[in-house]
Amino acid sequence: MSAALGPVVVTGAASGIGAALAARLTAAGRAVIAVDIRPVPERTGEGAGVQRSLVCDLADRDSIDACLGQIDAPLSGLANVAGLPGSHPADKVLAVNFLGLKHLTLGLHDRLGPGGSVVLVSSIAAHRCPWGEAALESVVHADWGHALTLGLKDKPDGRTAYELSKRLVHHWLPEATALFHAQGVRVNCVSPGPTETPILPDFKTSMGEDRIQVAADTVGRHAAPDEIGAVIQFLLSDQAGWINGIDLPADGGLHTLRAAAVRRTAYTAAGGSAAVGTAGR
Ligand SMILES: NC(=O)c1ccc[n+]([C@@H]2O[C@H](COP(=O)([O-])OP(=O)(O)OC[C@H]3O[C@@H](n4cnc5c(N)ncnc54)[C@H](O)[C@@H]3O)[C@@H](O)[C@H]2O)c1
Repeated sequence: MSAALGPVVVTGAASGIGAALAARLTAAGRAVIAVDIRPVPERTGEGAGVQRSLVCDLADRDSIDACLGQIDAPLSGLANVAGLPGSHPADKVLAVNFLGLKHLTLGLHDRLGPGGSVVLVSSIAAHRCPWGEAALESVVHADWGHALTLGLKDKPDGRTAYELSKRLVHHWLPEATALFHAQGVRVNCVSPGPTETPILPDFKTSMGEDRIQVAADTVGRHAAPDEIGAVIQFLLSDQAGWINGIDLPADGGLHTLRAAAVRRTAYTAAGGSAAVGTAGR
């Protein structure tokens, strides 16, 4: 990749998935610019740490603009990992998880060149958002202030705002892909299922302990942050050079396993055998 010499911007690098990703990238010899509301240890000498830590509030346009002023071209990648759970106020959740992500990504558009890669982090929770295409479209195309007004018009609680914010990331993906495609940069999305990070207790509060437990019961456990970091690292790499414009659910098979269970239950209720793997033999 021609942009390979440039650093990768990683938002949310102070904790959880973003920290795991930053550690992976630096271990692989790639320079990382951390963007987070909290400072991230910078590398000194041969030690661990990111090349540069920029403290930025992704809920605040001015803070993002000030941060953009400190990032030089060329970059080889951008991973938008930072996020707030639904235990926070709805306006902050919408701002950090979608508006700030979009503003930063568009602001770095001209600093990524051919061979570059952008990853947006959403969530499997996006699919619980009931908003229709037209309503999503109106928010995605609005400026920051208007988008916030539209997103808050039904007075969503934090959880509803979280699901909407993540759905908006999915909805924006095609437009972002087309925009960056023109300059040879790929854009993909990663949607994690429950992952063992400091955010998980907040999810248990805002989404319900039962829902999170069902996920662990179905799959066997929650993801480790490094497992999600590995997926993002792959999408940032040349190995993923022909993958563009997709949402990759990283849920350990949760969605498919639950669908299989529902299908099996329906088959049994209809008088079929409950045995797995015997159909058609
Ligand atoms: N952990 C999960 O179960 C899970 C599941 C699905 C999706 N996700 C998504 O993965 C991403 C990473 O989450 P995580 O689990 O690593 O959580 P985390 O809390 O460990 O990390 C989130 C990071 O975002 C940063 N951040 C929060 N508000 C910010 C702001 N205003 N400005 C700048 N940075 C800010 C935090 O400082 C932190 O470093 C989030 O987008 C989250 O929605 C997580």
